Amino acid sequence: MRTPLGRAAGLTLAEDLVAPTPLPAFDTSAMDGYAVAGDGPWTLTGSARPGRPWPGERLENGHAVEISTGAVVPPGAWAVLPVESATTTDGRVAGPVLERGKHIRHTGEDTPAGASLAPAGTPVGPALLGLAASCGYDELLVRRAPAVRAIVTGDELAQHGLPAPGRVRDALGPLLPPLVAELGGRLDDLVHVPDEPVSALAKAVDAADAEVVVVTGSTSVGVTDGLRRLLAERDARWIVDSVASRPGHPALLARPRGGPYVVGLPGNPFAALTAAHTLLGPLLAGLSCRPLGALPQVPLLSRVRAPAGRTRIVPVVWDGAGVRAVGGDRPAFLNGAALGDALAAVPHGHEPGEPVPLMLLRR
Ligand SMILES: Nc1nc2c(c(=O)[nH]1)N[C@H]1C(S)=C(S)[C@@H](COP(=O)(O)OP(=O)(O)OC[C@H]3O[C@@H](n4cnc5c(N)ncnc54)[C@H](O)[C@@H]3O)O[C@H]1N2
Ligand code: MOO
Repeated sequence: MRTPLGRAAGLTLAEDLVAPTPLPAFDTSAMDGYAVAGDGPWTLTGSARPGRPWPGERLENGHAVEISTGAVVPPGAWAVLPVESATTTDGRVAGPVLERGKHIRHTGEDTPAGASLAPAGTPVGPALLGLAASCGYDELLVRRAPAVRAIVTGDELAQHGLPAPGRVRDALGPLLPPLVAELGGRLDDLVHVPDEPVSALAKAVDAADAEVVVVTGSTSVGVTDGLRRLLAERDARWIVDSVASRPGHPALLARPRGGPYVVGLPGNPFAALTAAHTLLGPLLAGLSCRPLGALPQVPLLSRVRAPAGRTRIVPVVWDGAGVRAVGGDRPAFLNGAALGDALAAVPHGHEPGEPVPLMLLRR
């Protein structure tokens, strides 16, 4: 779809962003000073201000015009002499002779017309919007963010204030909308459903008019955890059935026949966050045709033990040449993730200083 620049942030380019004109589009002064031709001193013959075309005449050798940063450089100019290096007396400018082209941004120096500046699949961020505007675009051809419905399950969840005994505050309701947006989706609606009756979850999943349904809680094997049973009843195709990670092992991805993708995030909040980054993020990227780049590999300076056969996921902060574990990363506790710069995937047998893949967190 074609979308005005003001509404394209966070979406994905559906075609290459191509420069329709060279950039800069004209020879531009990079300094406030004097455009000079030939060897100095120079006779001052006029001025060039930004936003106006140059009237046309060529600057003769021995002549100079006062020029502002961003103004069109007159043809014939050899260089721009910064005002700090110039002395002016009686309509004459003196200063060092600069190498040809100094302080001139030449037409097409940043990019020639027709060059591809960003491939289809690039997420539209602030810099890309600015680049598109610099090129003269008013709108972009983008892919719609996949529509997501979130279903937060749990009879024990409270929505406000200090919870009563036996109840816990819903941490995932507030966490999911910005997280889904950060991972490239559009959360159209978020509903809370009780564990009992189990038909409530089925109703909420079946009612979803979305490409992706995220269910939190209910991923385990307890009597109140109905998601796996529901998916079996719906003859779902399993794409991921549990993950060899800690936390987050009950996470799942499946697709009931003719239905949306269902992502099951474990109820423990930090486990849910890690599963969202490892399962939901890649799914949304695929649905938006965003290529998944290789994860950055950075030395983890702390000692973090992962159980045999499992990848441990821990929040980390930048620390000079590497990252350090923050702590506060038990499955139900979001303290480390709230302070972390990234999630690190730590394999069994990792030694301090060895690189680990990182998933970046936005704060
Ligand atoms: N027999 C087994 N039991 C469990 C296993 C297992 O392998 N075998 N895995 C454990 C792990 S690990 C996790 S994680 C949980 C996943 O359980 P569910 O996804 O079914 O989630 P719940 O049982 O509903 O809740 C687990 C835990 O998280 C709290 N919770 C749930 N939703 C929220 C929320 N929105 N905000 C805050 N806290 C939430 C809930 O109160 C529970 O304490 O299963 C283990 N059991
Ligand atoms: O693996 Mo659970 O997902 O530890 O919290």
